[in-house]
Amino acid sequence: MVKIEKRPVATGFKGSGGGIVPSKCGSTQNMAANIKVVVRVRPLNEKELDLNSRVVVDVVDDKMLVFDPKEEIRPFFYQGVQQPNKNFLKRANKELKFVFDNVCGQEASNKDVFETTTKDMLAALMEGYNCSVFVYGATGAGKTFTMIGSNEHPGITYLTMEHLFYTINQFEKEREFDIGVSYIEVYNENVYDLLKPSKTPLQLREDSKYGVMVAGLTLNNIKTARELLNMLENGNKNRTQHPTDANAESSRSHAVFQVYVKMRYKTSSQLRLVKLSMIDLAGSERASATGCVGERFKEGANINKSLLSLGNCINKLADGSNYIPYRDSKLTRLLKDSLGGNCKTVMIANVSPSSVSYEDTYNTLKYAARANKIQLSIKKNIVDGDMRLSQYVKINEELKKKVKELEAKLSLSSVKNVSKEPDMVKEKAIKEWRRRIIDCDSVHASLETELLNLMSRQRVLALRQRLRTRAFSHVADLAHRSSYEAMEQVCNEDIPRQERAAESYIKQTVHLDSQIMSTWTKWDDSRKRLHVVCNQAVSDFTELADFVENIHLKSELRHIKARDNLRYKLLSIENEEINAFTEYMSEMPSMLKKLYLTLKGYDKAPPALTAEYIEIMKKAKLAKAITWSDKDSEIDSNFKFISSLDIQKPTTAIDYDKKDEGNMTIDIMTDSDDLTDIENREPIKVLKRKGTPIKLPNNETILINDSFESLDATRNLNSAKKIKREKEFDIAPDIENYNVVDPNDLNSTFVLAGKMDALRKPIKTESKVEVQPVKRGLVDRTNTIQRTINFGDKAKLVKPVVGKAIPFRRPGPQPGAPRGPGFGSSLSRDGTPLQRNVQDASRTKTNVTQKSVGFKAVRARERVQNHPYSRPPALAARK
Ligand SMILES: Nc1ncnc2c1ncn2[C@@H]1O[C@H](COP(=O)(O)OP(=O)(O)OP(=O)(O)O)[C@@H](O)[C@H]1O
Repeated sequence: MVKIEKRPVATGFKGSGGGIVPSKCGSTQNMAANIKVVVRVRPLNEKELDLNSRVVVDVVDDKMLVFDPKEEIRPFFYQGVQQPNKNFLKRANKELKFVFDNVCGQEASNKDVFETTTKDMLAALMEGYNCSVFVYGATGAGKTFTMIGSNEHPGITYLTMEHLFYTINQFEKEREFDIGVSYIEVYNENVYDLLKPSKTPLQLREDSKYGVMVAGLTLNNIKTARELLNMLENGNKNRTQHPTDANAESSRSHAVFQVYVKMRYKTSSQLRLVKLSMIDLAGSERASATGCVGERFKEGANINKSLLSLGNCINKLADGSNYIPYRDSKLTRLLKDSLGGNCKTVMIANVSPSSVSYEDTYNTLKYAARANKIQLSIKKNIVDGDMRLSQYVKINEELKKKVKELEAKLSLSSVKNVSKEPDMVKEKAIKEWRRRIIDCDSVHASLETELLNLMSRQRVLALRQRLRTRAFSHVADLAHRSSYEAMEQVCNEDIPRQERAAESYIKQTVHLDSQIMSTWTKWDDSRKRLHVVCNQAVSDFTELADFVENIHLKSELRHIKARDNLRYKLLSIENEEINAFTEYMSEMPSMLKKLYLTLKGYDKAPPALTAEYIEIMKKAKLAKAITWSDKDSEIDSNFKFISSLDIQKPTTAIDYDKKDEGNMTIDIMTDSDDLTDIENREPIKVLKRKGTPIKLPNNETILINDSFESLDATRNLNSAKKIKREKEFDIAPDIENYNVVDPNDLNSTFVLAGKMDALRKPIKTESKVEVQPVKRGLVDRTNTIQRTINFGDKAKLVKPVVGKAIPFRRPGPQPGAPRGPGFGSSLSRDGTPLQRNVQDASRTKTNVTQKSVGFKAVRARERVQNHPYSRPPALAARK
């Protein structure tokens, strides 16, 4: 390592004294010939891809690019319909053509850039020219990537040094070499040593003998390019970087890497010193792009100040001016001998191709074009109006010459390449669009499949619950019509089971709904993204319309398949159900026949029963015939929901607890105030808030305690809860009448569990004789809970509660009395209608508690006696 303490290090060499041969000088006049401008367009980064930004730099070939090329707006058809063009208000495209010494497109590697920039320069360095490379561009445009790179993609500094060592090897026989490197940064107009970090800035000195010097700078000796890599890595760690809006690792200083090559010719002992400077400039962006304020803003201002003076120096050098304002900034002072004069200079202008960096890219290209002095534009040539006429004429001639050359080149390339190269570029772009569409579609497709699966599961679950409820109602209905024991079994076993099933159904539904909700949101995002990408792709390349159409067809196919699978599944479930039901139904008529004939055998079949029997048997026969009707039956909404699979926006799960719950309509079916008038039940519509007691016309109070919420939370499916009886039961009519149950309504009645005990309590009358009360139960139709068709609507309670008080048959004969026949509800073993026994028993009791038997009971008894099935002939005779 060569360390030069206190002694300023010369950063340029003037004069030829001291045996040092000055490096060859170019003149300011032909500076333009010495400066080579290369533009590098980096690939779009992830953010730019995500934003779906437009590519505003079109690299035509290795010398020319078009900035803000014209967009071709072609009609875009989606599913056969022309979509409106979006960009009516869009500004016109600049369509500026720039020609540079070299243009490196998005695919160019650091090696490619090295080949076109510094490789050739090394020959000049060996010949004794100072050389410098500086990379210019906005933040995030790829300057550091170009200069330093990474382990996998070493930058041009490493590649240049590697080549330098290779070149030195070639010359080793005739020359001795000594290499020293320094790495400094210019931050906020101060110079710091990156290889020997210190907070104290280094001073720039200038004298007539050594030129510009940096006092106290360390020079490091290196022998291989590998050593350099570590050194650069360490140096970079000391470089001032701050994240900006535009680049998370934005370099906020100008980094200057300098290589001093001391060559001694073995034969002549002549010493020659040359210098290679590689400068990674800080970002040239506008302050607004970085979102910087405070310290960062000041930093930005200093960066811009030095870049501005660098630009001025370049301009002046290009103009052939006698005065070059190097002293305007630290950077230009430092680079004084690396810019004009005796120096070969390469400027690499880095740009992003994305419309996101439109202004920065435009400014960089203008800056680079100024350095190159050539900008070929359809609209205008940027020419400094202050130029002296002679220079203008000269430059104009040069420009014209170059334009002609380029035109010749272009026409040649248009003959040669119009069909080839642009096609290749286009092919590449189309391929890229395809890749993007496929990526988006695969995400979308997997989300769609997941969503359709969840929705199918939801529909299957709804159907199962519907069938379960129907079956349960049927069982309850049958039990209600058969025996007290069956009824009790329904109360003790079936109802709790049904409750548990309903509760579990609700839990599963809630869970499924929330899964559907979150999957739908993701699916919708992916759908929108796919739509945008497809639209963009087709508007860029109409050739992609078929490809996009194909993607949409695939999605439709997925829907159709999912719908098909769902229908198949639903059908097979229904089919199983129908099979089971058919089997059961086919046994019914023969059983009915036996019963009827038994009755008839005992001569107990009244004509009305016979007529009804004949009617039912006719229906049974008809039921066997197949109806070939293709008339659309009215499909109920629930069925529609179950069998459809259209993706619509779900709400946030089922909304069980919304404000309308307080105003839900509840049908309360109850007796009129005359309990005997049980056949004339009218549904009463009440608008009640959950939990509000409802006073029934018969002076009973019931509490409606039913809602999805309570189902879910308290496992309290039972709804009408009797909280208060204002008076003990009267001895109600001791009758049986099941006509209150509509046998056609499968959602019909069942007796609430838990109500039986209260209703069965013996009633103490004034005479202290216990009277067996009539069993009554509140009849509930909570099983009519339905969901509405629309997946998007909130679940509604449809007829959530139907409570009605109905008289209930007593369990069996009185103690001591002969046991009943054990089947059916109204016949004793010998075929005598049970009513007769009951009536007899009640008559006995009536004798004891004649006074306590109310008028209602009397009327009810009369009704029973008048009932066609229950009037025993003996009684009729007595009458
Ligand atoms: N040609 C390229 N190929 C691949 N990635 C690139 C290329 N150019 C730049 N990048 C990536 O872009 C990002 C920004 O690049 P870089 O840091 O070099 O920008 P910069 O111009 O030096 O920014 P700043 O001035 O803020 O320091 C980095 O992650 C880099 O890896």
